[in-house]
Amino acid sequence: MSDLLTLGEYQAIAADLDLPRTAFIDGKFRAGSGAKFATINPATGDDLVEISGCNSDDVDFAVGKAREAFDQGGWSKMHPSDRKDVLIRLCKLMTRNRRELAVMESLDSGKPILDCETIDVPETIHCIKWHAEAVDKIYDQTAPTGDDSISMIVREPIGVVGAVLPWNFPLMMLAWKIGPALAAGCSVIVKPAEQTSLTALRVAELAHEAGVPRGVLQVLPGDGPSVGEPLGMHMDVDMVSFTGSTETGKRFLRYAADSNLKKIVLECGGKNPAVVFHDAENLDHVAEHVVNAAFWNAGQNCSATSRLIVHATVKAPLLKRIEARLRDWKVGDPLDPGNRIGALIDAEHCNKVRSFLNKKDMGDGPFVSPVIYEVGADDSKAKDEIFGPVLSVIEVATNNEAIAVANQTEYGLAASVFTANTRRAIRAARDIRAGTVTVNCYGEGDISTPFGGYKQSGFGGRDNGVHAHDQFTELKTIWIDLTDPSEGDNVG
Ligand SMILES: NC(=O)C1=CN([C@@H]2O[C@H](COP(=O)(O)OP(=O)(O)OC[C@H]3O[C@@H](n4cnc5c(N)ncnc54)[C@H](O)[C@@H]3O)[C@@H](O)[C@H]2O)C=CC1
Ligand code: BAL
Repeated sequence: MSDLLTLGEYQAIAADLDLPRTAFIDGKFRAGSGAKFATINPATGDDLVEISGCNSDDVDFAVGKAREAFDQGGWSKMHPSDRKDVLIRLCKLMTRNRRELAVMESLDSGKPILDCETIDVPETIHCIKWHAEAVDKIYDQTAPTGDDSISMIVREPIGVVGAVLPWNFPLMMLAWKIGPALAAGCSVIVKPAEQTSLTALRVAELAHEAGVPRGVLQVLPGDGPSVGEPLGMHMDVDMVSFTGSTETGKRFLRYAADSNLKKIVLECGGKNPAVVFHDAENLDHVAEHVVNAAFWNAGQNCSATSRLIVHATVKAPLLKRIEARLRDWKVGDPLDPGNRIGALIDAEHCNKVRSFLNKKDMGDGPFVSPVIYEVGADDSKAKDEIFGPVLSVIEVATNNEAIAVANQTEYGLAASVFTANTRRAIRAARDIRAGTVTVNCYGEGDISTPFGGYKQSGFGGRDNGVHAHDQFTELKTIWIDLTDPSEGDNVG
C-alpha cells in the first residue's frame, strides 16, 4: 500500500503509455482484417485508442500458426523445466512493468488503481508463476493391471486452446487461462473482451520477449461474433476455456456440438449468498467480509456476494455495521488511489445495473454508489445477476430456511457462511450447492484451490489448482504387454 503513487503520478504514467493497437499473431503485432473499434476509458467516456479488430480470417490464420507451433513441438515438447523457466522470465518482465500494466488495466476497465496495484497485477503474476513452478513436479501414473502388463496413464497437452475472456478481471482471467494452458504445453489463442483488450496484448508481447515461441500465445481482439464464434466453431481448436455470462457460455456448448466436439470449460455467473446464522461471532468481522464480498470491483464479480441471507435476530446490528463500513468506500476516478469503487465498464452495463435500482439511487454517468435493499427471496434483485454494487438482504427465521433460500437460485458458484458452531458450518457448507463455500470469511480460495460452479455457474472443469492444469491436458493410456511370446520355449 505504501508503494502506491499519487493521482498526479498515475495520470503522468497514463499520459505516457504506449497502448497496443493491433492483434498479436505469430510473434508480432499485426493488423486484423476485421472492423476497427475504439477501446474506451469507462471513467471518462473518451477513446483510449482505436484497435484494429479481427475476424474469422484472422482466426483461421492464428489457428494455423498455433497448430504449426504445437506440432513442431518447440513448446509442447519442451522439457517442463525449460517451459517453467520461460514462464518465470515472463513473470519477471511483468513485475518489471507492473506499474504500466496496473495503469493500463485501470484505464481500460475502470477498476480502481488501488485494486490493480495490490490485487490484479500481483495475483496475475502469482498465478502464472504458480503454474510454471508446478509443471515440473507433476507425475504421471501407472495402473494396477497385473504382472503381465504395464499400463502408463500419461497426460499430454490438449493442443490448440481458445481462451475467451470477460472484461471484469482482464489480467487475472487471462492468467487463470494461460497460466495452466501454457505450462501444460498448449498453444493458446486469447480473445479478450472487446471492452478490455489492452493488457492481454501487452502480456503477449512480454511473453514473446521472455521466449514463448511464435504462435504459442496469440491475442485476437474483436467482438463475440467476429472472433469468439469462429474460435468456438473452428474444426482445429481442441478446447475453449470461457469466462463470462451463462448465456454466452451456453453458445460455446452449441458451437462445440456443431463443429468438432471440442472440449468446453465454462466459468459463468453467480448469485452468491452470504448466510449469517443467529450465532455468528463478531459482527464487525462479518460486516467487513460482506462489504468486501459485495462491493469489490463494484460488484462486477462472478463470485460477488449479492445476497445477504441473515437471521432476524442479527439483521439490524449487522446492517448497521455494514453501512458504517461502507462510508470508507469512496467512489470515483479509478486513478485516484483513495477510491475503492471505480467506473462500471460501459453505458450498456450501467443501464442494466440501474434498471435494478430505486429511482433515488440511480444517478447518472459511469459511477454507481453501493446500495443495499431489503427484499423478499422472490424479488428480481434476489434472483438476477445484477453484476453491480447492489446487495440484496433477505431476512430468515430459521437455519433450514436460510439454506433453502441460499439454494433458491439457478446458479451455484460461491457462498459463505458465518456461525460460531462448527457442526452447523460444515453442515451448511455441505448443503449449499456451490463450487466454493467459505466459512467465517469471504473469498475465492487461492491459486491452489479449484474455482468453478455448480448448476448454471459452470461446466466442464475448474480454474486454478492442479485441476486447472489437468483440464488443459488429455489423458492417454499406454498399455504394454510384458508377456514373452517365446517364454514357453525358455530360449534367449
Ligand atoms: N465472470 C462472469 O461471471 C461474468 C459475467 N458477466 C455477466 O454477463 C453480462 C453481460 O456481459 P457481457 O460482456 O456481454 O458478457 P459475455 O458473456 O457476452 O462476454 C464474455 C466474452 O464472450 C464473448 N462473446 C460474447 N458474445 C459471444 C458470441 N456470440 N460468441 C462467442 N463469444 C462471445 C465476449 O466478446 C467476451 O469476450 C454482465 O452484465 C454480467 O451479468 C459478464 C462478464 C463476466
Ligand atoms: N472473480 C473471478 C472470475 C470472474 O469474476 O469473472
